[in-house]
Amino acid sequence: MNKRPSRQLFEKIYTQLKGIPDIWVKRDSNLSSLTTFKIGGDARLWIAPLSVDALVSCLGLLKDNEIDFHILGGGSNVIISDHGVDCVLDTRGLAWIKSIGEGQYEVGAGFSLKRLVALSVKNGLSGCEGLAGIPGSVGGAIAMNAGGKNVAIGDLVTHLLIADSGGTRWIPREKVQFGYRKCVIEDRSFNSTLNTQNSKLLMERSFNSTLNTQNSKLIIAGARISLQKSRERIVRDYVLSIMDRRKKTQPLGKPSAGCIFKNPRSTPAGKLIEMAGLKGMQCGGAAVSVKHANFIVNLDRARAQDVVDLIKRVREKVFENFNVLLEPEVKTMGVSL
Ligand SMILES: NC(=O)C1=CN([C@@H]2O[C@H](COP(=O)(O)OP(=O)(O)OC[C@H]3O[C@@H](n4cnc5c(N)ncnc54)[C@H](OP(=O)(O)O)[C@@H]3O)[C@@H](O)[C@H]2O)C=CC1
Ligand SMILES: C=C(O[C@H]1[C@H](O)[C@@H](CO)O[C@H](OP(=O)(O)OP(=O)(O)OC[C@H]2O[C@@H](n3ccc(=O)[nH]c3=O)[C@H](O)[C@@H]2O)[C@@H]1NC(C)=O)C(=O)O
Repeated sequence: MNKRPSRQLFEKIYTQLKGIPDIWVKRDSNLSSLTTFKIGGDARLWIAPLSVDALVSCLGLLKDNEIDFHILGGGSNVIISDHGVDCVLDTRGLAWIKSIGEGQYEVGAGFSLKRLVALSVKNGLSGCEGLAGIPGSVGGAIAMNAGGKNVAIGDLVTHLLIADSGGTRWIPREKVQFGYRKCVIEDRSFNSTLNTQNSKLLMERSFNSTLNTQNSKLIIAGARISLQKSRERIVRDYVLSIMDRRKKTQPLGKPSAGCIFKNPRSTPAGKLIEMAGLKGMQCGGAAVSVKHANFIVNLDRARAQDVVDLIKRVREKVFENFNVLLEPEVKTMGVSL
């Protein structure tokens, strides 16, 4: 465990960051409103680069000063500690999109999935309808290959724009393996101290997987995606049907982080949790949704600790009942599950 950086060091970095063009930076900035759970304490340093150049400069500065940080996208899949965290790099300023051919777009990590789906409807482009209603950013979605029943965002990606303190580079799709809630990037140019083979960087969004640690943090800065020409009405109808199903089956009106657990191969997590009789179970202000058991909702000013306690209890109960250990899909900052 690293020593917490001193306030003086943070002041120094804050001043230096202020000197980099196209960066927003704040001290002691509350994070709860940046998450769909509406939970979380302050970031001692909140940094939002507005361009890829600014992102790289910022990563260099953080690396030189050995400051560890968390990456925040749309905040839709994260539990942030009630006590806050040291440093958050918010990617939502990287929200550009540009057309690079018919149905082909270059899109920044911070661009929201909602806007991507809206743009595909407007232009009669098919491919991302299944992402309708999924919150979060393109970068966050790619990092965990988010998706629904028939599509995951990895299916649309042709290239990834990767950034670290050394710069950026485009990685072709062939060098990226997407799986269920998983994105594995093969990047020979990245000088990872964590990887013994030095040829493969794992960005598996899996429980306990923290290969993205200090000084070797790899960030998805953007992507090129490919959609197919269709007709506006057809794309719109498909999007509406997906949204409709989501509204019927998911507690969208309440703050949450979507599904808490990945689906085990055997049986969907929601079904297991319901069969264990856990719908409605509460810890403090957090509750297992009665509408969809794989959602935990912030019922009444829940704290991160309430959610963590509830996750632990649900895992224990499901294990006791079915001998299945549920694996969290949700990510954490400053707390452990
Ligand atoms: N199917 C559904 O209905 C739902 C799906 N989700 C999916 O979860 C995804 C989470 O996205 P979002 O809200 O933007 O992410 P978050 O802000 O919730 O970040 C979650 C984690 O994703 C990683 N991450 C985010 N952005 C990047 C990036 N640019 N590069 C590398 N890693 C990144 C970080 O992991 P680390 O700390 O390990 O680096 C971070 O802790 C959403 O896009 C959404 O699709 C969420 C809710 C519901
Ligand atoms: C919400 C998320 O993604 C969702 C995504 O929105 C939907 C729709 O495509 O499909 C997945 O949910 P899911 O597997 O729970 O899908 P659902 O169709 O709602 O449920 C699967 C099965 O479980 C049953 N089910 C679900 C919830 C419940 O309380 N009880 C129950 O019995 C349903 O009846 C169904 O037979 C993704 N979840 C995971 C962990 O893969 C997320 O990642 O955060």
